[in-house]
Amino acid sequence: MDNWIVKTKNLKKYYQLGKNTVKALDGVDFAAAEREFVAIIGKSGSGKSTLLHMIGGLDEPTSGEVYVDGRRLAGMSREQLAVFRRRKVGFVFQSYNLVPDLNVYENIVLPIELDGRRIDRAFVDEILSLLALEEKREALPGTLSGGQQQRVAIARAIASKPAIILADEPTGNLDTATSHDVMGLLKVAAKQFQQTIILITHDSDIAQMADRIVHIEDGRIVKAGDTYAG
Ligand SMILES: Nc1ncnc2c1ncn2[C@@H]1O[C@H](COP(=O)(O)OP(=O)(O)OP(=O)(O)O)[C@@H](O)[C@H]1O
Repeated sequence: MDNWIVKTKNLKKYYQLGKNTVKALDGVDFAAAEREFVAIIGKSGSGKSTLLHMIGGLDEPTSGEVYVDGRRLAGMSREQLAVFRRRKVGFVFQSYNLVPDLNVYENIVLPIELDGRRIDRAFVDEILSLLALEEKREALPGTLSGGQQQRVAIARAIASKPAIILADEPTGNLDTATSHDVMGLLKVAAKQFQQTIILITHDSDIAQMADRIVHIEDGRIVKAGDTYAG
């Protein structure tokens, strides 16, 4: 794959628990192409979240390398890594992590404001409309349904124009129909704004929505799917 935006090389993460070594990741070579939507599927404890955390610079590997958008994460200082996370990565988690006292619009633009960047209002409006949130712009998160709150979390991730969106079980708290709607919107939005999505899921129906499915078992990739050509 030449047009990769994320790449890991022989990535390992070991945890020492007393005499036991837990090999959460045991030599992972993973890549995602620009604008690709990759689903990572695997059983509980297979290493999915660990891999996503390493790619997002939230945790350090025991050994191996992570490259994102041409940068080697291990070569960055703590501050550079914080800037990297703010500018290059959009995170979407199962729990929406919205600020309860801020309305939908304020939640969406908060990371951009914290980063001291100018808010591209036209772009935020476009995202609100794409995610069908225009009517909820002034609403507080507590008054929204789970699906609406997750759409706000997705809007927030997209609004800071990251290169990659890392989503960890984003539909874990949603019913099946809402999950499909939310995933469909995430997919359309990421394609429109040329973002790469790496999504973790237990749910094979949700995984089917991706361009490619990567299977992980016991900290190893057992099936990487067909290389994405698009
Ligand atoms: N901080 C930690 N200390 C010790 N072991 C850990 C730690 N974090 C993760 N592990 C272990 O690493 C392995 C992989 O965990 P990980 O959370 O990546 O799995 P997962 O596939 O995301 O699971 P789930 O689907 O349940 O979220 C598991 O055996 C887990 O117990």
